[in-house]
Amino acid sequence: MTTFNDSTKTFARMYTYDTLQDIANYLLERTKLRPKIAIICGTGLGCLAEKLTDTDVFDYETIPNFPVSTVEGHAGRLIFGYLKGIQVMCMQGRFHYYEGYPLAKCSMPVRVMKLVGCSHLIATNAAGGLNPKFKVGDIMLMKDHINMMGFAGNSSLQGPNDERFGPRFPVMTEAYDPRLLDVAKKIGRDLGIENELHEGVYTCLGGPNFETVAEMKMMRLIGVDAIGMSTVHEIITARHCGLTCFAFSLITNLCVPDYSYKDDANHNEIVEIGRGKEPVLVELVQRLVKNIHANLK
Ligand SMILES: O=P(O)(O)O[C@@H]1C[C@H](O)[C@@H](CO)O1
Ligand code: HPA
Repeated sequence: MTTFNDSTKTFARMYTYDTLQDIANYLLERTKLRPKIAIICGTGLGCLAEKLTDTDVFDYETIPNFPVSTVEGHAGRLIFGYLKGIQVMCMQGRFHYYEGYPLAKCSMPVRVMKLVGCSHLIATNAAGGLNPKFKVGDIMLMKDHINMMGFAGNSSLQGPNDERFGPRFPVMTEAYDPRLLDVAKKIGRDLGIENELHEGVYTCLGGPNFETVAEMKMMRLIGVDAIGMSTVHEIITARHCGLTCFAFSLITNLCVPDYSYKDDANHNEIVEIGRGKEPVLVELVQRLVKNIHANLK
């Protein structure tokens, strides 16, 4: 298996189909599980992975050519296991652009999920609530995203396209599966949390700084409901290789476009909000996984 480091300029070229297939094979040779559903745990949302039983756990540093998580609140483990009896694979910790990883590297695990045999991705994140109706602790089901980093010419799909993953110019009009969105809304009603459940548009900024007031104002104007630093490039990579996607944001702080607002975002508080919402988030994801599993072809 080839190895390489972060200083490689032609990064997108290095995670070739064969290299990613090697990573998938490495995992498949070490677990008997064959999950169809993959989950990415956002900041403070690693509790989802803690619910898995009969697990095979891979620390990122033990997987050949895998990056390592450097952010507090991201454990850095790939876990295969059962969520209420259904096989899943779970990234407990993701990779962010601000950690110094190119977007292709941040999203590379999504292609590994595909090569392992997954057909569905559930991505979660912590995000700042820009929509004035949102409160801290609410959940925003992602119905769409605005690819701000893409506007600046930065994409996880940059570089040579390998048709074995997907087409050169993938469509993004139904990036977030409408059926799963409806299922999640119904689960929200069943759980009695419809008042804290919203649908909305997410955007990913490069970070690691939080937004200025002027930036928040601009993003509100263009239709953003929640601001984060992940997920968009993962979903683009996932849709490119044909995964069905569902994603939600936990609103961990408010983005208030007002110079007199003093309650600034704070990473430690963001991690804590995630931990505090564990029961409802776990229930939502478990029920969603059950529904996806029941509808697998
Ligand atoms: O991995 P996610 O998108 O959940 O992480 C968010 C964005 C930053 O990494 C961090 C800020 O506290 O949380
Ligand atoms: N902005 C960007 N990313 C975030 C935020 C925010 O306010 N909260 C959690 N992740």
